[in-house]
Formats: sequence, C-alpha cells, structure tokens
Amino acid sequence: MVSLDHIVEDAKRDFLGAADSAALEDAKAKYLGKSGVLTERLKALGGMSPDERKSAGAQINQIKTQVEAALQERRQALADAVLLQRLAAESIDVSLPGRGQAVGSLHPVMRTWERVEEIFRSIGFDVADGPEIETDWFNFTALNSPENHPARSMQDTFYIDGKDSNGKPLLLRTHTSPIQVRYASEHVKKYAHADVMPPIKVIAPGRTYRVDSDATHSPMFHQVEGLWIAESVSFADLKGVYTDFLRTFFETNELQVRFRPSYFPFTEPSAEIDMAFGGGKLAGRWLEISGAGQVHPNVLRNMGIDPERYTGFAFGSGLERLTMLRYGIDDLRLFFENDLRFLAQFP
Ligand SMILES: CNC(=O)COc1cccc(Nc2cc(Cl)ccn2)c1
Repeated sequence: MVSLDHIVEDAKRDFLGAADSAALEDAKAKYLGKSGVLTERLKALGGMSPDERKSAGAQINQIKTQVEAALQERRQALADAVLLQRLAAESIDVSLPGRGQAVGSLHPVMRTWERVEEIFRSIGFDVADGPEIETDWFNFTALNSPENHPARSMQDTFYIDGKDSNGKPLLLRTHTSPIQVRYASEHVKKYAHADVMPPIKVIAPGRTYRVDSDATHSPMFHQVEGLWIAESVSFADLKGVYTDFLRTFFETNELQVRFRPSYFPFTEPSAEIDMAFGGGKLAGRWLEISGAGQVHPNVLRNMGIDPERYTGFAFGSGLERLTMLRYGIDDLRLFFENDLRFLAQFP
C-alpha cells in the first residue's frame, strides 16, 4: 500500500502535471477511481477493528477531501485557460477602422426605365408589362406587318420551339408593341358596354430581343413604347407630349426636337424623332432618338377599336439609347459587361 503521508502532494503534482481535462481525468482515476489509491484504502477499512476503522476512515476521508479540492482547483484552472485561449482567438479589436459595407445601386438602364415611368405616370399614363415570349400575332400580324416583312425573318427574330394555341410560331418579342396590343385589346373588352371608351394612355417598357450583335447592337436590349388612343388624339398631341417628355428626361428646355417623315407598318403617318441639345442656333448635332406616328387603322381594328371613332399616336424608343445620351456613354457593350468600374459610376 502507498504511504498515506505523500498521497496529497503526489495527487497535487499529478493534477498540476495534467495539461488538459482528459489527462486530468486519468490522474483523477489514479486516486479516486474504482481502483484508485484512496478507493483501495477505503476498501481495506473492512478488515480493521471498529476503533482502527474509525481513525483510519477519518484520516482517509480527510485526505480524500484534500485530493478532491486539488482536483477541482485544477479543473477550474484548465477551464479558465481554455476560456482565455478562446477569448484571445475570437477577440475583435473594435478600435480598428471599419471596412465599410459597399452598397449596390441600380443599373443605369434601370434608372432610365424608372425615370421614364415616373415622367409618364405624372401625366396620367398607365405602365403595362407583358410576356417576353410572344406569338406571331401580337408581335407582327396585329401590328400590320405583312407575312413577308423582313423583320419576321430568322435573320432578325429569335424563334423558339413550340407553337402557340393557333399553331403559329413562338418568338422572343422584337419590340414592346405586343404589350400595348394586349393592353388595348383588354381595355376594349373591359369597356365594351361604355358609350365612349375611356382613353388608352399607356407606356410599355421592357426587354426586347433581335438577332443582332455588334458595337452598337445587343441581342437583348430595352425599349419603351407609348400609346395614347382616344376620340381625337392628333399628331400635334404626339409632338407636344414627346417634346415635353424629352425636355423633362434630359432636364433642359434647350432641347430642339424635329419630326422627320418615315415609315413603319403600324403607323400612318410615321416619323423619326431627332433631338439636338442647345437652343435654336446653338442646336448641336441632330441625334435620332425615337420612332412614332399615328396608329395605323388596321392596328386599331386588330385591337377591336373603330378607326372611324378613335385615333391615337404611338412612339418607341430604346432605353439604352436614352441612357447613352443622358450619361454620355459611347459603347453599348458597357451595359452588359458588368464591369464594376463602369457600374460604380452610377451609385
Ligand atoms: C426604337 N423604336 C422605333 O424605331 C420605332 O418604334 C415605334 C415607332 C412607331 C410606333 C411604335 N409602336 C406602336 C405600337 C402600337 Cl401598339 C401601335 C403602333 N405603333 C413604335
């Protein structure tokens, strides 16, 4: 049997020598475990006389209490060490300068999109949306585009697999006019019972797709079209509304606007709209910005509208074009490359 005299200091030395809680548990077992030194002593009590057992038992328990106290002390010391180590590892120096949180911002084309919506909403236009996968009817036929119109060719239009409910081809819309045809057709149905159909005043911004890709053309781009149909909406109304829109959008009244005769299947008469910054003789270069015209009677009929009673104008403009002119951007591809050096200039 190991002499009782040194058990406490042996235990203290073993506990202090335990580098972690697992080693400490091993050291504990040596003294307090089932076959530990002190457990053996307690078992030996059984073979003693009552008087011997009383004094030996008291002595052993006194030693056991000291050993357990030493064990607990070491446990706490190890736990403190672990906590200190974690605090050191996970501590954050709050005096360090902040890294800052970069915030995102709207893409410049989306800024234009929102600005155009805001301007036209302010003069009572509704804003409509519609499917990007369109039918031949809404994208071409309803817009008075003849079956053999070059815009229908695969060179210009993305056709996709599958047919619409009439077995006609499906395609990616090449402009946002189909949104307006859908909107107008629904409007006519909604007010079929009314003596006079309320005006149709709507813009249709959205993505459009054409088979084209070079420095000035992207296969996907954005357009906004406008439509105002009522009992007497004239070409003069078009000139007034569109000139005011451009001056508001570009935030200058020193903006000259001119309407050049042109041709589109869906308008008659048709016009290309040019603008020039600067007033009067200061006018700079004429820049083509949009197309427009009085809605063709066939298109009105295709919407279910009587061209003898109602007339109206329509216009269409590219949102990239408006954006490039507004911010002086000269390369269309910058809009699609997601180069943060470019995008960060539009916070
Ligand atoms: C960039 N845009 C262009 O070159 C030409 O856009 C234009 C020109 C004239 C009219 C229209 N839209 C239109 C819509 C309906 Cl529902 C009826 C008649 N016309 C779009």
